[in-house]
Amino acid sequence: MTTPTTPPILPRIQSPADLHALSEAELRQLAAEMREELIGVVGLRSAHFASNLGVVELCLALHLAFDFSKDRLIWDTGHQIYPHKLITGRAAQIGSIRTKGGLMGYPNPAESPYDLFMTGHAGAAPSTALGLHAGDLLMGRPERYSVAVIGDGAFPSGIVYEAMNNAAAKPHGRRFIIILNDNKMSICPRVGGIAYYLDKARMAPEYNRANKLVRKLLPHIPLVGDQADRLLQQFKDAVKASVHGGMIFEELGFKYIGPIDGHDLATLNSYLEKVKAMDGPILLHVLTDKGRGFEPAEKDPVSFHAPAPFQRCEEGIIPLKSSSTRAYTNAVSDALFAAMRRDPRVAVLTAAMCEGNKLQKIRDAFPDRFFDVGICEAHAVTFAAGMAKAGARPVVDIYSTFLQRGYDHIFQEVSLQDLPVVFCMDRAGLVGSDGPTHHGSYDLAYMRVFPNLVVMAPGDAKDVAPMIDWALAHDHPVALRYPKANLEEVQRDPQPIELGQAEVLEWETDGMLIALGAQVPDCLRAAERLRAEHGLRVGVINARFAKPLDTNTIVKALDECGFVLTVEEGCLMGGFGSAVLEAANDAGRSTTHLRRLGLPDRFILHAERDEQLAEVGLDVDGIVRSALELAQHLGIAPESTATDSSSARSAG
Ligand SMILES: Cc1ncc(C[n+]2csc(CCOP(=O)(O)OP(=O)(O)O)c2C)c(N)n1
Ligand SMILES: CC(=O)[C@@H](O)[C@H](O)COP(=O)(O)O
Ligand SMILES: [Mg+2]
Repeated sequence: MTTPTTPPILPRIQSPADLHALSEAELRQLAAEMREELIGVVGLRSAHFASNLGVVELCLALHLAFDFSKDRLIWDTGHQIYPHKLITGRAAQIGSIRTKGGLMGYPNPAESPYDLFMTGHAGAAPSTALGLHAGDLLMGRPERYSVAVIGDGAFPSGIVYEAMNNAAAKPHGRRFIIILNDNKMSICPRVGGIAYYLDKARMAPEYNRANKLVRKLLPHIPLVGDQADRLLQQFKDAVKASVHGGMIFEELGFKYIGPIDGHDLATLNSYLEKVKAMDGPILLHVLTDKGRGFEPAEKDPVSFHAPAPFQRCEEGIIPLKSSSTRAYTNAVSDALFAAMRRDPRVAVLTAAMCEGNKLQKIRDAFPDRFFDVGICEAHAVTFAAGMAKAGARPVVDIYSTFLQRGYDHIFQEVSLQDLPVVFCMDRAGLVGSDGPTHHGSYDLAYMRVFPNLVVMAPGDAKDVAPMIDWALAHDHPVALRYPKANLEEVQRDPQPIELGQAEVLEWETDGMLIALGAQVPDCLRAAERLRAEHGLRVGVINARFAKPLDTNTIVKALDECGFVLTVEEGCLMGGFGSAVLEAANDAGRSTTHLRRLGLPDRFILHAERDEQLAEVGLDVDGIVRSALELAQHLGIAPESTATDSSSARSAG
């Protein structure tokens, strides 16, 4: 990477309009400065990195060719939005990205009119951009272009083809442009038939060159044996590739252009100008390098997708933070690995999140039973249903937020057929700096409505493997949720997992905390504080199941305890606490002494996970506060102790 020697340009770029005054050399300098800023960000904290390095030139070229104060630009997923933020008036704040109160790591319309949608899920950009164009036509703004930039990893998502199908029905596809940013990578190397096809299209220019050469040379070379076979095969491949390049897209009604070099500003500019003059829909295939301009990231784009913070040094990088703690994700992966060794029917599916779900060991040890289906969550669920019907034991290992993409298939192909598919719903609850697009807030509410489906959550480390084993032995669908958090262990001899059975950890009668999932250890700490600081004897139940509920234990708590507080890291509406309320109502019990603690009916912005938990009252302080307020309200604790709690604030 070159270090600029002339006065910096980036601070002068207050809006994309300022780019037009720059010479080609100045634009190149700006690109280098932008990359320096990106490196600065990962020196501070974990952030999306390699994808951002890869789109610097593309971002500049797009803002030069279009006027996105009027035209429309949607970056698919949005994790590669940093260069766009840098040139749309937010360069000075880039150091705050992904922190509480700072810039969001994804597009955010609250930050800038250049960010049209808040996004973080992959694949939706073409549909959104097409909708914008249709809306603009309807509202009398036919001159506006609509541009979707989508990566090759996201490109196989089914919704992309739904958009393309619709775009071919003109006129709303007329000024609609899809830029396919092909860097040969998803988070890990992209997989599947579309990847093969893009590889072929990628090769077309080279084959074209080879084709020409072969045509020129053939008549002059006396060829025999292997040599002749090889050259003839090359010739055939050349013809095939030159015909194939982008043909699928043409057949779908798109004008396919490319592939072109996505790091050459002049090439990008000239193609974008051409594309603007054409009648769409258009697919411009752009080749970029993930990690471009920073050698370690170019060499290892997987590790540099969203690396832990690091600083540069002569040898490459120095990691600034090493994490040695084990997370729920690791424990689940280990338990799955053990189950796969025992049972040849067990298969593990991921929708392009092998690294995030820590499945590398499984991928390498069991290549025949590991399926990366790409960013195609709906397919993953349905494919798992097919496998289960055939007798296998598929596990869909998936982030809670991304499983939302497969919702209808959970209903129709899994629950309705009562098939033994196991859903490992990772990142359930608050995820920290990714923010509202990635929180796993809704799975309890959206999963517990389905007949046949069991919904459970480990209360600590000791619950994880037994729950996985139990789920795999159960002949019906099971969903298991766990957060993006380090494991904790409650010192006890855990009771075995039994369908719909909670585990009573401490039975006390002033109050009862019924926790579902990883808040169990915090509830024990809160109970301890309530006793030590406020003289309240409060018990704790590890609920384990959101469905079926342990109704007997819940009703007993309602009957015997002064108050009952449910605790869950999921949306309050329709979640575990709601299920407890329903159970109480069904059992004819009063619920005046029952309260629910969970995620409120609003989006929780990006921040550290601990900050988010504190914000919604799901940390120890918050649990103590909620329990105390309830106890005081019911006259179980004297009012005067209300202010004793150092943290007394109103609970989420
Ligand atoms: C629906 C959905 N599934 C999974 C993800 C996780 N994810 C984020 S970026 C990414 C890779 C995207 O690859 P690509 O679109 O090619 O972008 P690149 O990072 O290569 O620029 C994945 C799998 C997501 N954001 N949304
Ligand atoms: C952009 C995207 O969706 C992923 O890169 C996501 O940020 C990964 O989150 P984790 O860091 O929790 O794996
Ligand atoms: Mg990619």
